[in-house]
Amino acid sequence: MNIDAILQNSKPLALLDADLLAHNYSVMSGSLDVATCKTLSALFDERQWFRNEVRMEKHGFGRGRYRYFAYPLPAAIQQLREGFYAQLAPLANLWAERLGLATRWPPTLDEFLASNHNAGQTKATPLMLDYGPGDYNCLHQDKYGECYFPFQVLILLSQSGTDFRGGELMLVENQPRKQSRGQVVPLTQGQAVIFPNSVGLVPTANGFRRSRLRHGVSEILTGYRRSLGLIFHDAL
Ligand SMILES: O=C(O)CCC(=O)C(=O)O
Ligand SMILES: [Fe+2]
Repeated sequence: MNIDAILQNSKPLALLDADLLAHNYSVMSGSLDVATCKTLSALFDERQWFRNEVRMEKHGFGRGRYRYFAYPLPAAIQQLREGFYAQLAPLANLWAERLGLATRWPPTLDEFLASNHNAGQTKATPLMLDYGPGDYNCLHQDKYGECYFPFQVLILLSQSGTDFRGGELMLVENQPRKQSRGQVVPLTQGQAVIFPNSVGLVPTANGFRRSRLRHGVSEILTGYRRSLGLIFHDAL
C-alpha cells in the first residue's frame, strides 16, 4: 500500500483555498494507486475493523450501507486522517478568522481529538460506504456533536465508468434568498476531494458570506461503488 502518494502530492494551501472559494471543493493532485484502492476497499468485508453498520434506507438516508471504523483504526486510515488533518488545520483557522469565529483548531489530530473526547465525542467517524445498483446517498451534512472540524475528505475507491456508472458525488449550496446551486464532483479512482461539511464561504465585494452546504451521491446506475470518508471530529 502506498498512502504517502496522496498525502505528499497535495496542493499548496493557497490553491486549495482558491478551489474551495470558487467551487466548494478541491480535488487533490495526488492519488492512491489502484492496488492500494483495492486493498483499502477490501477492508469493508472484514467486520472486525468496524464498530457498526448503517443501512441507509432504514433511516431515510438513501439506499446502500456504510460502516464506521472502530478504534484503533487500521494503520492506513489513521495515517490518512492524521495527514489530511495536519494539512487542513491552518485552512480551518483561516476560514474561522474570515467568519469572525473565535474557534481555532490545533495543529495535530491528536490534540483536536483530545478536546473531542473531553466533550464526550469518543466514537470513531471514518467510514466506508458501499453502494450497488439503485443505491444513492441523500443530501446531508456530517456533524456529530458540538466539536467539529469544518472540512472533510472523501476518497473514491472504485473506478467510475468501469466498476460502476452513475454514483456521482454531489454538492448543493444554499444562500439566503437565492436558488440552490448544484455541482457534480468529477472523481477518478484513488482521488481525494476536500469539501466543507456544513458551512461554505462565498467571497463578496467586502469580505465573505457563509453558505449552507450539503453533499450526497446520485443513484448508482450499474455496478458497485466503494468510497472512504474521512471525518475528523469524533461522534457522541
Ligand atoms: O460516497 C460518497 O461519495 C459520499 C460519502 C459521504 O457522504 C461522506 O463521506 O461523508
Ligand atoms: Fe457524508
